[in-house]
Amino acid sequence: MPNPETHLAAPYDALLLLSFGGPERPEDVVPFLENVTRGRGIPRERLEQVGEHYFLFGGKSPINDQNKALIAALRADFDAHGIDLPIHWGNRNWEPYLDDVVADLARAGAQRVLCLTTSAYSSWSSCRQYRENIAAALAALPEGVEPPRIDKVRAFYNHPGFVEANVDGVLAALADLPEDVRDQARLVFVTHSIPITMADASGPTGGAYVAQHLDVAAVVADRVAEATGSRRDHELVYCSRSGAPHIPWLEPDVNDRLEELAGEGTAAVVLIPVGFVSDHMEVVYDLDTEALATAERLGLPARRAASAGVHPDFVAGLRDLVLERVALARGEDVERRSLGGRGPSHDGCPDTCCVG
Ligand SMILES: CC1=C(CCC(=O)O)c2cc3nc(cc4[nH]c(cc5[nH]c(cc1n2)c(C)c5CCC(=O)O)c(CCC(=O)O)c4C)C(CCC(=O)O)=C3C
Ligand SMILES: [Fe+2]
Repeated sequence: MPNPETHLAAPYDALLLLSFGGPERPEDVVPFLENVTRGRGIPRERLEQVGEHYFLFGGKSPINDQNKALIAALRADFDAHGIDLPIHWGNRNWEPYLDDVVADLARAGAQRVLCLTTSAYSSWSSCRQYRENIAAALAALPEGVEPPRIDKVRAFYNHPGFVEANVDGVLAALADLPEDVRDQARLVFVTHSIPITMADASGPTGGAYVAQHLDVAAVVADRVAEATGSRRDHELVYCSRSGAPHIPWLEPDVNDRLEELAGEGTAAVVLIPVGFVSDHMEVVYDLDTEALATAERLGLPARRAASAGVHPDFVAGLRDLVLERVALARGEDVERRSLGGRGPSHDGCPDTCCVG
């Protein structure tokens, strides 16, 4: 642990990157899916399909390597700014497991840990479930080991660093489209579908998940219009629907919407995975493999914008969010940066926030 008297991120002893986790090899795929879906009522048929997505990529999800790259980029950025905060990594569904890293931190004497999740929005899946995972990891600590206090960085979907990284991704995708359709290309923002009941219950007063996505999509579309000198239509669609067929999830599905858009004579589309922070399986399978194949079949020119990943603006934005929280923990005044119409998200969630 760094010296609590002198180090620049005090009172925090460590940063914990908390993510979803993914399989590393074919033997991991079924146990990983069992971890993800335990008690969630996902039909066997859907699980077999999703297993095939992983097997198509050799049984290995890109997500773990992407998290390692993010940690390396954060380490380099922190070092360049004199921030001597150790960075640890734990996952909900695969090694390294959150429970193990929390136990290691507690045994090493960490008293206060700042947690950053690889999820930018509010909902049970993207926020509260991670908070429940943290509570469970603390509850599982062996007797006699003092539990650290773990604070979670606020939802960062509208932080300028995340926004700028997404804008750059859209600009690069537009530049890659044939010149004659570039100016008319429609901006199709994509996020993970969730059950409508979950969406309705998201955030402190409900409805936050969709409202946050619509807000950031409008900001990105404005920035792209400024940068290119042409205003393009934009909308929000969904991918990766799961669950039982009779339970309503957010729609339209990206593939269905591409059919409609092609039918309406849309010139081209850019798919923007704004709901995700890196190009993990939902992006490389659901968008690159499936949705781009749909567009191809329809003769609709389409490109997929890169997600934030390790874009330098995103990494710098995460540093800004960490320093913001450090300042708040010290009782100092600090600017809480955000773009769009909703303002910075809350730091601590009320009890009723994002209930399933
Ligand atoms: C909102 C949201 C995010 C974004 C926020 C965040 O990033 O946290 C997200 C991310 C991810 N989801 C992922 C993988 C999976 N999600 C599943 C299932 C589900 N996701 C849900 C929601 C979300 N999921 C929900 C409501 C379910 C139904 C089960 C339940 O009610 O809990 C299933 C089970 C099979 C299936 O049914 O699809 C898998 C395998 C991976 C890893 C990718 C990789 O390996 O590269 C990542 C990053
Ligand atoms: Fe998921």
